[in-house]
Amino acid sequence: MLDSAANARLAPLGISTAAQVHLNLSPAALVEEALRRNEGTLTDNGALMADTGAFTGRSPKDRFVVKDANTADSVWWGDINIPFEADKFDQLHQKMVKYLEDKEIYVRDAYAGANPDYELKLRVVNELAWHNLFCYNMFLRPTEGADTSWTPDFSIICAPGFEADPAVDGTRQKNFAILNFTKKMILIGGTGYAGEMKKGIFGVLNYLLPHEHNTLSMHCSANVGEKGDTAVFFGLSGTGKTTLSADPNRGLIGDDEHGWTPDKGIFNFEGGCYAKVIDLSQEKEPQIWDAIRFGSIVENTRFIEGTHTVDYANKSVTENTRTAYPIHYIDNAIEPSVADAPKNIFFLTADAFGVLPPISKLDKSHAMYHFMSGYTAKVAGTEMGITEPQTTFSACFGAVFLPLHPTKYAEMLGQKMDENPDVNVWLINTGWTGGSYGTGSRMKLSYTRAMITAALNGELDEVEFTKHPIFGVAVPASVPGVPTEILDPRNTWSNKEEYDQTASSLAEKFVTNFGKYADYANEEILAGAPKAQVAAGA
Ligand SMILES: Nc1ncnc2c1ncn2[C@@H]1O[C@H](COP(=O)(O)OP(=O)(O)O)[C@@H](O)[C@H]1O
Ligand SMILES: C=C(OP(=O)(O)O)C(=O)O
Ligand SMILES: [Mn+2]
Repeated sequence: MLDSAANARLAPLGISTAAQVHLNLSPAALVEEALRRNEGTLTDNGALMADTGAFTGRSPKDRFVVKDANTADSVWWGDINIPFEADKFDQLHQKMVKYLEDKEIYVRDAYAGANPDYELKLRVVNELAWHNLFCYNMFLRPTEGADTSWTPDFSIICAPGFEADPAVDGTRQKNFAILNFTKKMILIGGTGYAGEMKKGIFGVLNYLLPHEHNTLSMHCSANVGEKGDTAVFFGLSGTGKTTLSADPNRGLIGDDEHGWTPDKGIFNFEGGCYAKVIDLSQEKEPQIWDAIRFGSIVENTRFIEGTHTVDYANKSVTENTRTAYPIHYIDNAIEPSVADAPKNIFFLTADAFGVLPPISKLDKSHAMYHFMSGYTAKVAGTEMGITEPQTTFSACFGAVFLPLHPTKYAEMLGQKMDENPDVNVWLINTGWTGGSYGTGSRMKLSYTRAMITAALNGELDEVEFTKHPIFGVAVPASVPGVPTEILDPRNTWSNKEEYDQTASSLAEKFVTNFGKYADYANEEILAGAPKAQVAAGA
């Protein structure tokens, strides 16, 4: 039998029995629980180290959205939002409840959305104590003593040890993450990757905010300068959102998910950061380094042999090693995490072809074109022996998280740009220079930081710009603190012809990809397209 506090929270989720319910435990209590249950180990900096199991990243092919009367016409169905039957959802839900019946469970009241007008009240049910700590860190924490016995706007049940039977449950394989907008519930099973929970709620807000609140949701990080000037950094995974938003000279608003309201500026959805720690160094990323301490989690890392010191260079589990910490573990984080409408918008791309300039300025056409394109390149793990970069076009720099058609978000961004005509839009290549992946090298983080700082401080206002011959974006002639010769990517290639060919072939990929939006594209957006044919025929 559950006590009344637990029962009030769990009965609406169909849960009436559990071995024990741990409700809203403190971080220290959750760390103790995780250690007691052998879910993890303590590192010598005080963080809890845990493994996510077979899944060390999200599994987009196993992410479903329940298709019913509520969503049939509003959600954009296709290879991203994979439809799931409502009956099958209910069946899985019941099975999960049954699975949890004899388990200790960790329940948490939290919320998402740092602007009270857009707050989403959450309830999370976890099989794992460390997952519940992840939710404490990553979602917003109710104020001390607040009554959180609310009816949630959305709930998550996350049971990594529960596996679906694809033959009867309607899943693709044993793991799944399913969003149900009618039941207001997310079910996650068969995977221990904690990011599924935060990205699940991101998916929910990506539906509700544009659809019901005329608010643009964005896969971006954000920070703000002393003068209140906000910057947002859009980018797919690994392009630098988290790293570049942690800037000792600017207040951190958030590292991954934000909303832009019709009148009140931007707000973070989350209460924490989820930073990659592969090859993390104190010298290059001091703020993230210092955030790894008691209360933080490190995922899928290993110790230096014979010590409890994390070996950030160790990729034996995955390249996607992570840390999750509450946002105030970053010194100059701003709470509540809200700020004015952005003055500068950065699109981050990790271009493995070494073609795009490390910094360029976009007019509205180029901005809309690049936003719809969402180009980056994923580089496969070197241990697989793959040397070819994998080109990715992910609309709005986050297509996998968007329940609505990408044009909905793009239209809203276009409207915001019209309403804020002074906003600057920059394209930053945090990827390769001096040749493609394999021949060139990754852009130095210190240079990328210097370029962003210069853009933010207005130091590029008086600089001369030239148009990139193929992409048409405006490339500055100089940037303080950055060697001039790297600003034009062609300079950095020893073989210029090869650069031109690679650039043309990337331009063609852009054009081919944009074919998807033929119905939507208008003259203004197409003016931002690269000159693929011209270059190819030259
Ligand atoms: N020039 C660069 N700009 C940004 N990040 C870089 C750069 N060079 C290397 N990196 C590394 O790339 C990774 C970027 O990851 P992260 O900031 O977590 O991306 P995101 O938050 O967009 O998923 C970090 O591990 C960072 O150290
Ligand atoms: C948590 C994630 O976000 P990002 O890599 O963009 O930080 C993810 O994509 O799993
Ligand atoms: Mn990130």
